[in-house]
Amino acid sequence: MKSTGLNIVADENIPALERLFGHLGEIRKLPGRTIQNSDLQHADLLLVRSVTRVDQTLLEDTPVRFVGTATIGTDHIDTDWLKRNNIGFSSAPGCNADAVAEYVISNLLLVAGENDFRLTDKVVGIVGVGNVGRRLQQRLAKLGVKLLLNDPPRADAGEKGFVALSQLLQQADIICLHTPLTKSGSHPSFHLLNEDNLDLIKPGAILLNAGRGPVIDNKALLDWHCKRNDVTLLLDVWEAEPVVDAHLAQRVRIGTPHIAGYSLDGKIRGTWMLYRAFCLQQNIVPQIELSDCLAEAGPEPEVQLQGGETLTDIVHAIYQPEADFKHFMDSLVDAESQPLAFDLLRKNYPVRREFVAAKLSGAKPSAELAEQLSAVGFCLD
Ligand SMILES: NC(=O)c1ccc[n+]([C@@H]2O[C@H](COP(=O)([O-])OP(=O)(O)OC[C@H]3O[C@@H](n4cnc5c(N)ncnc54)[C@H](O)[C@@H]3O)[C@@H](O)[C@H]2O)c1
Ligand SMILES: O=C(O)[C@H](O)[C@H](O)COP(=O)(O)O
Repeated sequence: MKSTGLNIVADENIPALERLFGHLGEIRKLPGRTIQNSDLQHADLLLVRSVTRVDQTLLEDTPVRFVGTATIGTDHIDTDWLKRNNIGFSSAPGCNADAVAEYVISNLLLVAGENDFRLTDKVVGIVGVGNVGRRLQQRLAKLGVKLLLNDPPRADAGEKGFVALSQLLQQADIICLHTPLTKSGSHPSFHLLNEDNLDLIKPGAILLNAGRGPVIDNKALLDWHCKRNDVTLLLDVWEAEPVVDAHLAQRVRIGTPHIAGYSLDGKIRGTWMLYRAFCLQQNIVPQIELSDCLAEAGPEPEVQLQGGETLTDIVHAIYQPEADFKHFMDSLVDAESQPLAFDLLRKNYPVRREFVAAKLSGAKPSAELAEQLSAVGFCLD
């Protein structure tokens, strides 16, 4: 493959494309859901997000030699086929893990405030303790929250400290799902929560899914929740995206259109990881640093402390899920346009920065608050 003058086809929703790939060739941007084989007849390089199914049908008889997905998840990619056909591949592991952890913390603080409990009085169960789950684990542990962890692949590898899913479902007050979507292997996650085990969940628990929609059998969840509305549902992902089951959506406390990982920092990091992987594969010296791209991402959010703020106030000054929830619920009103509206909410998602980018000024936080802020990822100088 040539090192310059490449033909690049890319999902139009990948940020910093020109900045990172512009010097390597010509970029043709297309809506991710419609990229098809005929679009790739002259493409050397294909850059996608999670909505493009990358398989034999898409790539056969095209000159594509490298595929990058600017996402953590890879369930939309037939990686075996790519390997068999000697096509280079990179995903962006961990790119938006901080964003998801922050989404979760923000949601949990919202529900805690509404129901007058402290996270430190609850047991949080994390299912899938990889890049996302680990960051959540670290932040919650630093806050002093008790944790239960479930990750059979890591347990199989001899790591300690995990419990069975059934134990976690029975004992956790808050359950957070962060597994990849898999349908084969030793521990498939498809319909991991289903009609056989949903009832193990404690009365009054909170169930959050920011992994992939089909990890919960959504039909079973809807039926079960009609009898168990004591459980608070927080759903960022849906089984048949972009189609959302409106009946299920009506039952959630917070529902969002698969944006848990949508910090600008996380998205740009994803593009940059592909750039770096591609350069490495092609023996090209990368010319652009992640920090260059982030510096151009726009102003860092400022939070002027007056004194007396709580952790929740400051977290919600950076990310409050309520606005996303409102737009999401509005998008359900017309069933016919709902799938398109789901995609548009994602395409036009407002700039959201990670906690680490926030500039805190004004009144000095108490030592206790400073510790909590630093635990969840704020940078205090
Ligand atoms: N909602 C969003 O915006 C968003 C953003 C980022 C990632 N995701 C999803 O979250 C998933 C997890 O991301 P990650 O970066 O932590 O991935 P990762 O690969 O780093 O970690 C996944 C962890 O899940 C574990 N796991 C696999 N199968 C399991 C099972 N059946 N039960 C319990 N644990 C299991 C793995 O051993 C691993 O430790 C991604 O694959 C992606 O689908 C969603
Ligand atoms: O897998 C991921 O990284 C996330 O689910 C990511 O937020 C997906 O975003 P999309 O590619 O659908 O824009």
